[in-house]
Amino acid sequence: MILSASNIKKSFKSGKSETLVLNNINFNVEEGQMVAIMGVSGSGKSTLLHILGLLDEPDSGDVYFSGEKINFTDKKNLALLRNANIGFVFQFYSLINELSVLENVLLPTMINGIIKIDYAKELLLRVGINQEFFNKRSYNLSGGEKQRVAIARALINNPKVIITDEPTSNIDENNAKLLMSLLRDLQQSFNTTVVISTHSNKIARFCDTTYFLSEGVLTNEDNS
Ligand SMILES: Nc1ncnc2c1ncn2[C@@H]1O[C@H](COP(=O)(O)OP(=O)(O)OP(=O)(O)O)[C@@H](O)[C@H]1O
Repeated sequence: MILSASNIKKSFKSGKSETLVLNNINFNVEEGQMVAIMGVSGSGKSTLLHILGLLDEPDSGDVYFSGEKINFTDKKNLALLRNANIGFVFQFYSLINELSVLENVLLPTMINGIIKIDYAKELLLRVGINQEFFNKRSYNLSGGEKQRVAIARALINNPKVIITDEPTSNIDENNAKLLMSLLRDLQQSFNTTVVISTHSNKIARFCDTTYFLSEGVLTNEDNS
């Protein structure tokens, strides 16, 4: 099992009230699988993805990466673990507008100091971004193109897992399907594990398993 979580609880306090968002969640994904987490707005998908992506600590419960229990208090080690093993693609592209397309893809490599320019170019071509875009500032790109650059950036350190939060919600249906086919294709050729949150059944159908998050409880369904 590449990534698993057991008995995860997470609540948020606002003033005197406290909302329990995740109530004893259990989650498993095997290496090379693509899984969807579905749920209505506010059901806690992003909260769960932040925990699975080792960005946030649960109130209780454990997360395991490659069988190893995560120690959320060791922030330095957590950051290294994330940088080496997890790629992120978020809803609002999260590209840095002032940087070029190529520089955006290279960003995660700046942390470990191994700047892989040729590999970045190869990945950009692989996600369908042509050479003429490489040195353009990323704000010139369309939503779908930005998402493809974000995927190339997520892949640059050869992560074992890609965590993607509603990657298709700001692009039209046709581009959303193209993006999912691309993710599926990349996941199969790199044997990457992909965890994706979505509101859409159509998007979830591209995945091997679909989890449903509702009222803090997670259930799952095999899509084969
Ligand atoms: N940092 C926070 N502080 C307080 N409340 C939060 C915080 N993060 C999330 N919440 C609350 O937790 C609940 C779940 O939010 P979350 O963003 O995880 O849902 P979601 O399913 O991803 O929603 P969407 O589909 O709209 O992105 C919401 O009620 C939200 O307001």
